[in-house]
Amino acid sequence: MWKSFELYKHCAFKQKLLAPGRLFSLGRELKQQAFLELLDTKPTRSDDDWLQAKPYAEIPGPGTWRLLSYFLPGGKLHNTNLIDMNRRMREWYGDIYRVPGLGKPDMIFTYNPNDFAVTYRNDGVWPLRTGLESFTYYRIVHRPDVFGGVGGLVSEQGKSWGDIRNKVNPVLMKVQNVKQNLPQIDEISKDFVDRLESLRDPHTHTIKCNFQDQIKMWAFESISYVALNTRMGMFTDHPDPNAIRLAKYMIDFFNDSFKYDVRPSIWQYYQMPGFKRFLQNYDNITEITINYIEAAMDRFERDGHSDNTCVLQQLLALNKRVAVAMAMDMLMAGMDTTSSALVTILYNIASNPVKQGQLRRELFHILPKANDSLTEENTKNMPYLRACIKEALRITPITPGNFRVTSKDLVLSGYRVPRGTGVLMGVMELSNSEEYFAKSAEFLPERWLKQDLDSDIAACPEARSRNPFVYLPFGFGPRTCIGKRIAAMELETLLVRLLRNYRISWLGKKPLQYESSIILSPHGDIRFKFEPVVENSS
Ligand code: HEM
Repeated sequence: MWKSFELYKHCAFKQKLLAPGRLFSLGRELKQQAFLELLDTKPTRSDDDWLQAKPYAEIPGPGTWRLLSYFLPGGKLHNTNLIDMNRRMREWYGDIYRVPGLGKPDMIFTYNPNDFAVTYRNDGVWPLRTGLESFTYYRIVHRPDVFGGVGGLVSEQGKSWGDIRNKVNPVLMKVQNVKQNLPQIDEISKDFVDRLESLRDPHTHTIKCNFQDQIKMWAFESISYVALNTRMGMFTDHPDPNAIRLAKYMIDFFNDSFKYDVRPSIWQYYQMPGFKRFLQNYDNITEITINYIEAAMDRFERDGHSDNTCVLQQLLALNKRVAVAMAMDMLMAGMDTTSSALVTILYNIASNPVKQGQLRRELFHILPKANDSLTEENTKNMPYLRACIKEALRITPITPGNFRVTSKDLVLSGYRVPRGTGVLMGVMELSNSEEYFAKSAEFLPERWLKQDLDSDIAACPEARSRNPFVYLPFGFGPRTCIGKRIAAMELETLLVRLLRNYRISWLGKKPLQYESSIILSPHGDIRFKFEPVVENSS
């Protein structure tokens, strides 16, 4: 018994909760059932599987000092990005390794799909995914006056997460509810294409500005429409100045969150000036979001009751505080993710002209005339486009690893892993491995097709893994991405418009490069060529 108790000393969760002098801990979350149970450090299992498993302490991995030495100047991992860091650690330690939490829960990195299955299947109804602690701190500790204890989906855990999620699931996940936004999302995509055309050099077919920045504005305009029922006018000559500020604050938020939530930081003990500026940035986002929501509420009241109530109206009907937190979550979680995905998908299609030609044939069926509108009806049947999206996100899932904190004692890869430990599931490594996807280096949308589409588009499902856990670009289970249907609609709409109008090729000197922060973001030399498509040709 004592021996097994020793194992639990490794549970950094407990250490964290007891750390002296910490300005903010998971104390609030302790009120929640799941975390209360985690504090009880006695093992809950005595079955054979558990008893025969190897002790937690035997999981390979660096100790605290060795880990720190890797990151110091001259260290083996100094200045490496997250992806390279994980790859090298996997080479050194194998398919499962343990990284000390340094004040956070220890983290297990696993590249074994059986571990993914065990982790997800033991998630329960309230899966734990901690991470953005600054988010929780801001809402719960710093601005209770605004949020009144509502942390929102990204930060809540346990029952309070479940209560919000149950309420907002029908609003954001129901297909019909999402699809009611299609006409406006299509308008936004048309405006984007008009904007692109105005920036396009008709001789070189290149655009005279940073494409990635433009795509971020498209993602911002689209998600703002869904979350705030407001057109920001980012592609007009005079966008709303508050919208420009909000978009900038969002970009800063993303960068700062990586600094304070992912990298080691001491803000929980001492708030340095940079962190105070980060809180100010949160305040700015909150203030502008609330102003937009209040303006929308006035509009709803003026315009009277409508049967087709929009997402924001439905969220407001639940509770104004939930609506504010959810709108902010949507803006924060739905801008960089969707824009990075769009560039990734476009890059893969642009680099594969034969597949692009096949795709365009499908798009000509959907939009015989370029200016036709996209409707629920004509977007129902786009199997090749959907396969291209899936395939690009297989090669580069925007979130290359999925994360959970275990709420039960688990056996992973033959080791005992106590509840309260972080588990990072390295899904991108598996979705790019020959073991699970034949010809894994190739862009092969056909692997996702259910049936042949044409004489020259043969379905190839045997090139796809039968294991559902090796391809999860939107996560899994009750805590899966709540915006996945919205993201899919936005991506499909703009891709139809772009590829229906232009033959697109990649001009970058190297393959598309990424920087890894909270997500993978394309960066560096991002240049495409946009040649207008001759009508009725592919
Ligand atoms: C291609 C674009 C996107 C990708 C690849 C993506 C991916 C993800 C992933 C992997 C998760 C974690 C799921 C899990 O732990 O099982 C997540 C969570 C989340 N996503 Fe997305 N996402 C995208 C777009 C969006 C959009 C447009 C929204 C806005 C509605 C959004 C809102 C959220 C929220 C609020 C969560 C937290 C859900 C919760 O904890 O209950 N995402 N996303």
